Amino acid sequence: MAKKNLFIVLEGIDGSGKSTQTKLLKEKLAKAGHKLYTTFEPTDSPIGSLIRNIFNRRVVTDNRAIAALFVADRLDHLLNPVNGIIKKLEEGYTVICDRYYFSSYAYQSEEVSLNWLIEANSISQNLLKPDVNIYIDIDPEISMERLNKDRSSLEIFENLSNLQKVRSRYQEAFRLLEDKENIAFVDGNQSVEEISNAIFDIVSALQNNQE
Ligand SMILES: Nc1ncnc2c1ncn2[C@@H]1O[C@H](COP(=O)(O)OP(=O)(O)OP(=O)(O)O)[C@@H](O)[C@H]1O
Ligand SMILES: Cc1cn([C@H]2C[C@H](O)[C@@H](COP(=O)(O)O)O2)c(=O)[nH]c1=O
Repeated sequence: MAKKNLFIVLEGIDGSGKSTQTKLLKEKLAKAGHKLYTTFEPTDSPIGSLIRNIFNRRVVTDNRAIAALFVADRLDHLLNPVNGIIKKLEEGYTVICDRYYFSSYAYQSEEVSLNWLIEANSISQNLLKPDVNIYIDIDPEISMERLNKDRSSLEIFENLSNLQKVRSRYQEAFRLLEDKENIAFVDGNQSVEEISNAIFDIVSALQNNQE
């Protein structure tokens, strides 16, 4: 039977290991016969590039404008006629996305209300809910250690006290939306291989349920 293609989202605070795990999951799913497309937010579109310039401190704006830019970046990410996620799914790709709307709920809800963020992202939610949101849960002190080792400069959200707040806001958003979203939790303090196996088990179970 043909594999059903999936939309899989990886979430977590900065340095939780999303990029590492995206790459490993892509390899494993490709071996299992999936056609794979990996992507990320903020995107590399003009809207996503503007967001990255704000995070690199090259452009200055207000946090409410950043929240709105993410709404626009996500809609383009979904609907772009050339390389949008919806098009990729229609073409039979399994799509793995590094961050999606739960990132906005966790990162932007200090300055903008969570209810506003959920409402502002409702078009994306209605267009495409992830088959699963996989949250890599890591101690912010460990992720900061990794980022300090890995990066020559840090972005505006990448400091310990902010990552602690972001982690608790993720938890708040998951509690609020647990009946509406498929959310799976993975312990991000484990080795790369253990995390990769846990994620693959979650995705395999999903695949088996849908066959
Ligand atoms: N389980 C792990 N144990 C130890 N180090 C890890 C683990 N997973 C990832 N790393 C390392 O931690 C650093 C951050 O990992 P990675 O870039 O995958 O995180 P990320 O969540 O994508 O980060 P960001 O959100 O900031 O882009 C990298 O140097 C990576 O090699
Ligand atoms: C999608 C999304 C992302 N962010 C923030 C979170 C990170 O600090 C940066 C860049 O992401 P990366 O994974 O480290 O490359 O973007 C955000 O604030 N809101 C969002 O919706």
